[in-house]
Amino acid sequence: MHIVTISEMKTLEAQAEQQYGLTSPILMQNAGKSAADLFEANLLPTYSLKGLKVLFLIGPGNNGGDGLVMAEHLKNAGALISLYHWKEQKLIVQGKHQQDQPVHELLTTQIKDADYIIDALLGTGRSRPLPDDMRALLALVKEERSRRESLGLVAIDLPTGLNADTGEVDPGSIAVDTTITLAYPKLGFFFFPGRDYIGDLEVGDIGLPDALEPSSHTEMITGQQVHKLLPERPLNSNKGTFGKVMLLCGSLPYPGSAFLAGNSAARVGAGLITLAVTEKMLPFYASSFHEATFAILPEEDAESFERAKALIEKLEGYKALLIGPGLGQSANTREVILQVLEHLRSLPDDKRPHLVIDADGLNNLSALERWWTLLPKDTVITPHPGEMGRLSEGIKVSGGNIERLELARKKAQEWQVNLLLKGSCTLIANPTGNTRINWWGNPALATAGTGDVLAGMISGFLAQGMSPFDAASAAVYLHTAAADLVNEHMNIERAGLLASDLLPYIPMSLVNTTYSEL
Ligand SMILES: NC(=O)C1=CN([C@@H]2O[C@H](COP(=O)(O)OP(=O)(O)OC[C@H]3O[C@@H](n4cnc5c(N)ncnc54)[C@H](OP(=O)(O)O)[C@@H]3O)[C@@H](O)[C@H]2O)[C@@H](O)CC1
Ligand SMILES: Nc1ncnc2c1ncn2[C@@H]1O[C@H](COP(=O)(O)OP(=O)(O)O)[C@@H](O)[C@H]1O
Ligand SMILES: [K+]
Repeated sequence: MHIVTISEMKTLEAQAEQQYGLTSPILMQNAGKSAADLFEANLLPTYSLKGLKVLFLIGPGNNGGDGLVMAEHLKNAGALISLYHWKEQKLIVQGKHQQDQPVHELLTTQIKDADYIIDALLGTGRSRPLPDDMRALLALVKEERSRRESLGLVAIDLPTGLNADTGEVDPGSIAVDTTITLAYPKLGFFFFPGRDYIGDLEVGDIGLPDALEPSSHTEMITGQQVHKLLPERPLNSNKGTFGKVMLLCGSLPYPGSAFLAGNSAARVGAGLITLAVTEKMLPFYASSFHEATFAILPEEDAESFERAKALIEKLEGYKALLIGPGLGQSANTREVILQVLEHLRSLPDDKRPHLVIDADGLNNLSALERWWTLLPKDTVITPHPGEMGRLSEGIKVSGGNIERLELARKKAQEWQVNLLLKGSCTLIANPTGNTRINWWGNPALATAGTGDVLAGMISGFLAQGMSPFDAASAAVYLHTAAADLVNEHMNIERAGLLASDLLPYIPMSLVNTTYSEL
């Protein structure tokens, strides 16, 4: 699904009017109806609209207009509607204009009485900091919510005061439970602090014709998209059908990495996993990962030439090669990587395994000038912000703010790689400038080893013939889906997940179509 900026959204709206006669009032009718439908769908089956007290905060522009249309639909379905027109300071309760008492007292009563408050104050047209009286109004709502958790908060298009392009927020903005955004998610939703204000994201249909495509090169990864990308599993298949993955991962201080990554590659369906390990390490892996096969390498103090040669000799027939998780850093290991890269570059496209470089693979490379010129075509690299900083001449890389987007786009083109920049909303940029962002965050994933799982999943998808950009996108989405499944099945929330807990839930994430509508 496209992600749009404010100006891309405005262009679409202008095109809708010019080319299809879809004027702003028509789109607004569609927007309000769609928001009402989504709101009702979310209530069911626990609550119904009959008798539900809903207070709308109405702003002076089209966002307020959307709110009025939505309110009318909810009223017709039996909800008890109050409208507060912020600019006019006018309160209407169930159709009656309230004039007997000072409006602020009446409004406070309405806020205390509401089951839901709908923020239809400002949307994409916010052009300056929020005025004091609007901040004060939102503060009242926030205060009530902190007193009464059952009060539901819903924003139309976006929470008021959030910058839809950058994710910056006004000090008066309040976090909502659900944002019903219109037509497409806005770029600022995917970056902090804005991300924390959105709550559950719903996308309303405003009736734009399918032929009107946004010019945006940024997409939100959706479940529907991922499930279409997943490799087919024909009945007439064998392990050779689903590709072999070789892993150059793990070392004495970090043995678990190769296990986690290799296991994850198998869990997304790759046909055969081979760990390239030294004899010293073999007993550990052989006893913990029964399904793996092994390429035995000389010990780490052997000549780099010998180590690289042993791996290269075994590589024929492999569809994917993962280098890096837990590998350790040393001049010798760097030399091994360089020789393997040289070999890969010398192979024709159809004979070359797809390459993923993660963690210490990247750390070893970042010590070299113009390291990216050493990579074979179509490489996937998967840095976290710290590794990204090391790869980019030591600059500080944000874990979640908007600057990471431009950086990732620029570097994917400059380095000609598929660049997966980790974070809560992980993003993937390809060499042609297309970007995909994962909406789903799960702080339970913030624990050692989960990155190894992700790298393994990407490699497993590559072995099955997915393109690098698709393999990375699918893996990122399913990685968070698997984490959510762990939370659900282990009855945990935001902490306590072990990276190895993800492993049995990866196959479940592949079939779980109910994970999300989006
Ligand atoms: N157009 C379409 O086809 C569709 C649009 N859609 C909907 O429209 C929304 C965008 O509508 P919009 O452009 O009217 O902007 P909106 O966010 O309502 O605010 C503008 C108003 O607020 C005012 N204002 C600005 N900043 C302010 C501030 N800090 N503090 C106080 N006031 C401020 C500004 O007045 P000003 O004082 O600047 O003259 C103006 O009156 C979009 O988010 C979506 O919900 C959907 O219906 C789908 C079709
Ligand atoms: N709050 C979060 N929400 C979603 N994903 C997260 C969050 N924190 C961490 N992750 C994910 O967990 C993984 C951690 O990877 P990484 O930092 O490389 O760890 P390690 O190298 O220890 O495996 C990344 O895929 C990252 O996107
Ligand atoms: K709003």
